[in-house]
Amino acid sequence: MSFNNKVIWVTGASSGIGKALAIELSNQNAKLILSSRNKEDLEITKSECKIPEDVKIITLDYEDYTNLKPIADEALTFFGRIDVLVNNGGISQRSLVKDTAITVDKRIIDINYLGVVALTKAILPHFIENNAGHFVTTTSIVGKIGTPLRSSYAASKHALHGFFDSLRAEHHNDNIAVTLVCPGFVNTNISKNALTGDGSPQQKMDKATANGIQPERFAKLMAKAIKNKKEEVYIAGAKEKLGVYVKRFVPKIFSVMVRKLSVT
Ligand SMILES: NC(=O)c1ccc[n+]([C@@H]2O[C@H](COP(=O)([O-])OP(=O)(O)OC[C@H]3O[C@@H](n4cnc5c(N)ncnc54)[C@H](O)[C@@H]3O)[C@@H](O)[C@H]2O)c1
Repeated sequence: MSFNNKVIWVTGASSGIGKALAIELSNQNAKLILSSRNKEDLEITKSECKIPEDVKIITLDYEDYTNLKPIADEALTFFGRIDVLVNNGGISQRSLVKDTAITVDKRIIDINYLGVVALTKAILPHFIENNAGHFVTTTSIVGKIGTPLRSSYAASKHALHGFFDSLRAEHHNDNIAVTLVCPGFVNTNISKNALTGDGSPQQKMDKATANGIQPERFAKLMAKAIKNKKEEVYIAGAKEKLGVYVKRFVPKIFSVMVRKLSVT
């Protein structure tokens, strides 16, 4: 698959992975629809794209998941079709289970899971009608394993795997593809924006995040995975990938490994 003239809707496009992916896809001649909550930041991403005239902007808030259908309907009018929906926007967590208010757990699930599900359902009839379409979702390595300080974040990302594996099976005959992209540490603002137990952002760059893959490099690898219609891909450092395979094949050893990770 080439991105030439494909219409790709990328959420979370105002920063980090989504912004880098938008620029990468635009360099590969895709037509883009960019979303996140902040119009000004999206305008900056648009201005850095190869052909800004081929980029449309529409704001959305995943947390307001019951109101995403009219936004999707409007997005469909921009180019008359959508070929790929990249559900990338999301929020992380840095708090122990015992310190996390249930309202914070709910907020993370609403944004990372229900918001993504709602936007997917809003576009699904269009893909079915066209007998073509591609859902790409940014989950996480913690969509495959659970680590300290990320209980609801890990749960939200695990939930996405269950949802999209089912959707892939249901719509295989409609020529609808699903790609689940699982990042390890990527050097973005994710840890600064991560919610603490009382719902306030951590406002701190974690060392592992700062040392993570650069978003531009990540975006190139993600674009390749999308192009190849990979079902599931881990774009991560060796240690994070190892965690996934140890959990899969020797889960008891993973349990011992993961409890050694810092809980502060
Ligand atoms: N950076 C990492 O180390 C890492 C690791 C694993 C997974 N991820 C995932 O990658 C994706 C992108 O994150 P990032 O690293 O670029 O971080 P980031 O904080 O730079 O970007 C997050 C994006 O999501 C958007 N967003 C947040 N809440 C939203 C909401 N309620 N509605 C709509 N958009 C919202 C933000 O505006 C921003 O554009 C997320 O899904 C995140 O969980 C990141």
